[in-house]
Amino acid sequence: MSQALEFSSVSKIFRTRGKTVQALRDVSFTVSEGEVFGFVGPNGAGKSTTIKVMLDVIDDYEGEVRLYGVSARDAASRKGVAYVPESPALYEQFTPLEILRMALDMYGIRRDDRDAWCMRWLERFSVAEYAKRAIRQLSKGNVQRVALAHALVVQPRLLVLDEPLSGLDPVGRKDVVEILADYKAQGGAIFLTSHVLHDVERIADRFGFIHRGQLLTTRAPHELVAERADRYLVRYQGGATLAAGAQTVREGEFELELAQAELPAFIERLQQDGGRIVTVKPAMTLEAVFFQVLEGALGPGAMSGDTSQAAASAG
Ligand SMILES: Nc1ncnc2c1ncn2[C@@H]1O[C@H](COP(=O)(O)OP(=O)(O)OP(=O)(O)O)[C@@H](O)[C@H]1O
Repeated sequence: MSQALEFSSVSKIFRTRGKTVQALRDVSFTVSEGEVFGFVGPNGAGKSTTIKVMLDVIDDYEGEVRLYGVSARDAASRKGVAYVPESPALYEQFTPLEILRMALDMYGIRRDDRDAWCMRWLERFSVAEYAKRAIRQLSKGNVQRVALAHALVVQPRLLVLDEPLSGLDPVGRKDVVEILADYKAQGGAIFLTSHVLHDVERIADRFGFIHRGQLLTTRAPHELVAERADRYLVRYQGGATLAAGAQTVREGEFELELAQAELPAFIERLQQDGGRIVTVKPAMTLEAVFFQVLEGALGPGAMSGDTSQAAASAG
């Protein structure tokens, strides 16, 4: 599979008023076509700097960044790349329909069904009813939806999203997760940042944990959890009498935490008793693993207090 995005040993130091901040330290990762890569880290970890480097907003860095094999320093690398910032600033006086038309013009995309195509994307993001109202009359969440429609209307090959779900209500989050999954299924690549592990877990195939400019790990969420899990949550039906310590989930269905070594014997006894397994999943949450990874890399207490790079370089 060819690489949509490739960071090789990227380092970036900001120097302002005699103060030095290392925003990125030797960061390397790749994102393949058809892959969703989630970039997670606390405030000041280096997420925005990573996006700025990939979009060539920052160009004085060390290392190499390539988009579809072309250096990020070359404007041609951004062909077919769409970006949605965390708080998108769309022209307030224009309407969503005009904004989507402008996106097509900007990307040099001509379509006979231009307005129908734009309306289709506004419909997908549930903002078609506002198609002809000025942006300034829309709520923050609806502006966010228009911005996402504006990015997808051009059918980008790489989509760069800064906190894509942050301003959305639960229905909006679910809609966007589904739309992004469709886009990915069609071969699109996504690089997205988030503070919220649960969101990343829902969308991303793999994710990177960044902290103080350092990429601590890149893994699939389930891999990371499974690697560290030696205890499992077993949900089962029937056979209630055989499991001390089981919690009732609903009538006839129970949940029990077991060590990995205890699993085979439990399953055998359950089957003998006429019960059946519903699910088996690691008892460890992604969030717990996240803190383990950080503490493992940086030592206990690394997550307490100010986690910004400025604090790190001052300390
Ligand atoms: N223009 C700049 N000049 C000086 N320091 C900067 C500049 N931009 C970012 N930094 C510093 O670089 C580090 C990384 O910042 P960055 O904005 O990339 O973090 P982030 O992960 O996006 O944070 P957040 O989640 O809060 O948006 C921080 O310590 C920040 O203060």
